[in-house]
Amino acid sequence: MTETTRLAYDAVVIGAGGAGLRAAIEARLHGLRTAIVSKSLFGKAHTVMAEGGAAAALGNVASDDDWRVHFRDTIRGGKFLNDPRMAELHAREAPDRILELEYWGALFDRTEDGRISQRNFGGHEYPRLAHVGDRTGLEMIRTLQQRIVQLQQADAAEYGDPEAMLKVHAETTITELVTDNGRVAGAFGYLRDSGEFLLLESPVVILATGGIGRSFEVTSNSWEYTGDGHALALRAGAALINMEFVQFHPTGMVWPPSVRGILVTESVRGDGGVLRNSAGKRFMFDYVPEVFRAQYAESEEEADGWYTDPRNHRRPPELLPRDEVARAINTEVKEGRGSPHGGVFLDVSERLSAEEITRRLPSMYHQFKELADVDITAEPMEVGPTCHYVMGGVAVDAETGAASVPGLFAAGEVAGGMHGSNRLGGNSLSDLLVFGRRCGLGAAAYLDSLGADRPAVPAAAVAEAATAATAPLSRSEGDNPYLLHREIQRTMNDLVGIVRNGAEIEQAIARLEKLDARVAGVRVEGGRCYNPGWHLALDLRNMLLVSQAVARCALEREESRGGHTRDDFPRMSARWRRITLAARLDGSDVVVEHRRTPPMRRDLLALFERGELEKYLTEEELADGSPEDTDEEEGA
Ligand SMILES: Cc1cc2nc3c(=O)[nH]c(=O)nc-3n(C[C@H](O)[C@H](O)[C@H](O)COP(=O)(O)OP(=O)(O)OC[C@H]3O[C@@H](n4cnc5c(N)ncnc54)[C@H](O)[C@@H]3O)c2cc1C
Repeated sequence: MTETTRLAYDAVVIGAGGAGLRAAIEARLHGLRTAIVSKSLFGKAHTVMAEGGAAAALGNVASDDDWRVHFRDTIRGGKFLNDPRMAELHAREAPDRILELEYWGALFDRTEDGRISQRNFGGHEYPRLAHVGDRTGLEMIRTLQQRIVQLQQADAAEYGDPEAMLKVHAETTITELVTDNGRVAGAFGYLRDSGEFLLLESPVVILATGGIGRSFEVTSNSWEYTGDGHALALRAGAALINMEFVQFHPTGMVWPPSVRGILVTESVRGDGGVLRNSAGKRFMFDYVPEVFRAQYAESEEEADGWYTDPRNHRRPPELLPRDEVARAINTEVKEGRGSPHGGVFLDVSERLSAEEITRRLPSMYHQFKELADVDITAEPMEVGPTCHYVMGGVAVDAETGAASVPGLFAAGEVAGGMHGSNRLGGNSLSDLLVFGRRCGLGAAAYLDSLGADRPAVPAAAVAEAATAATAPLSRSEGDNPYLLHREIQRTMNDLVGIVRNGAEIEQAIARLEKLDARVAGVRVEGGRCYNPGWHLALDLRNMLLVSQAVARCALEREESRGGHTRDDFPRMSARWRRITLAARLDGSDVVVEHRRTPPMRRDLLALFERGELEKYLTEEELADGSPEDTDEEEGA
């Protein structure tokens, strides 16, 4: 039997991105002895890669902006499937969280009168994204880490040990959650360099593990986004909601092949970039859907006027929500009007000078120069859709981030509900801060409620987790994990990608089922000491489980909405809006339940014109004036 180091905490936060760090800070501020666990190096999380900014209705650039407008934009972007309470809390609290970050040392770009500058982004009515050039996530993580070091210095002074209250376990991967009679009791994992095992005993686990993008072949996500938190939650007994909604960002690099999928920030379009097809046509005017027609320009002249005079012009269609732009690009390429390498052209040099481009979009300038030998100050980029973000995640209580399993919490990309069927750009960074903090508070309240009645780690659980982790190393035969990974990625990309249909999703489900036994029998050579093949083998079962959840929910939802497009059910249905799909594990099978989409309070509903509500709500709901009083959930 292999040795396992055991450590005890009040709270374990899995993930060191924006959500995890903000949750850990709050937990520590409330007196919880807290561990932060990160699969990658400390400081290397998705959040670091965020370019465009964090959305918050500060009203610094457009004084008419306030939380209500932000709420409305978020609900429109999510096509009315969002948990309205989460969207409300997010819109109300985001400005305070950004100001708090500034107070902790974040150096945002400034307006001429010295306030935090805000930029335009798709789906946001006003310039709303607080940013630091196109490196906002880096500044966010730098600031949160600095705050953690500050707290550790205070602990060093008080307890003689900087890690007395807040300890970071970097390059440590959690493979199992441990429960005791249904309550969270801890987390089990391994150190990536040595392969040693670690058991973190804790009555609270906060999942902040980010997304699932590595299950798709073309993605902006980096190696660690294998859906671990989603899978850990499922296996612990929690439900995942909205898993059919996967966001394909419209603009990833398409060339050269080695960089396919790497993100081209939406700021390029926010700062004036236009999309053209191979005939030079600015094609987005042809793709403005009925629900958005009133808010978007109908001619190039009107769209161009918006950049200098937004009060008297409607927005350019390049700034439609991401799902709309991604589908439009997909259609242009499919119908033969794409660029030489299977994308379309994105040109910002038409509007901005070379000096402005290198100042406002420095990372993009270097990315294209170094990776593709394209000078974006003088020539267009070639771009196409890339799997970017998952709207689906752990079903949580809006106020506290608590999942249905006692002691389990989730925040950030791993949590579901906030973004409905489609997330607006910039809304993730602010989501991390708002709900990261709320999770820390929720965890502190839960711990108080436990008193001395803390769960204990069952003796057999550790041995079982260790045996499961070492199994791929001890087999004499089995598939290579890299080949299995490729099969999962191809299946998801080709059959459950940007445009789906029932027959293809069924094929995907059949293929994933066949992969089940092969993934369970995967074989890896070598030992536990830094062995990437072994790490991937352990990630595979998470990717497979999450892919099954995505595919099963995608098959169940017979409509098109946000990040879920079915060409056999191309329309959005008011009946389906009332249904939120929840995936659960029944034995080893993923099952899908219908839940009622949380109703919106009357005062929030009143923020929308009736004409707009008619596009989303059922006649019954409209007649009522509020969906609150409509029937309970519809049957499957
Ligand atoms: C290129 C790019 C640009 C983006 N730009 C923007 C933007 O401008 N604005 C915006 O709002 N959003 C943006 N997004 C989205 C946003 O960055 C992410 O949704 C967000 O950062 C997710 O934060 P998180 O805290 O939930 O998780 P992450 O920042 O993804 O962090 C997850 C953490 O969990 C750890 N982890 C995962 N699994 C395990 C495990 N099993 N054990 C231990 N640790 C684990 C990882 O190592 C990491 O530390 C962008 C995303 C990308 C990829």
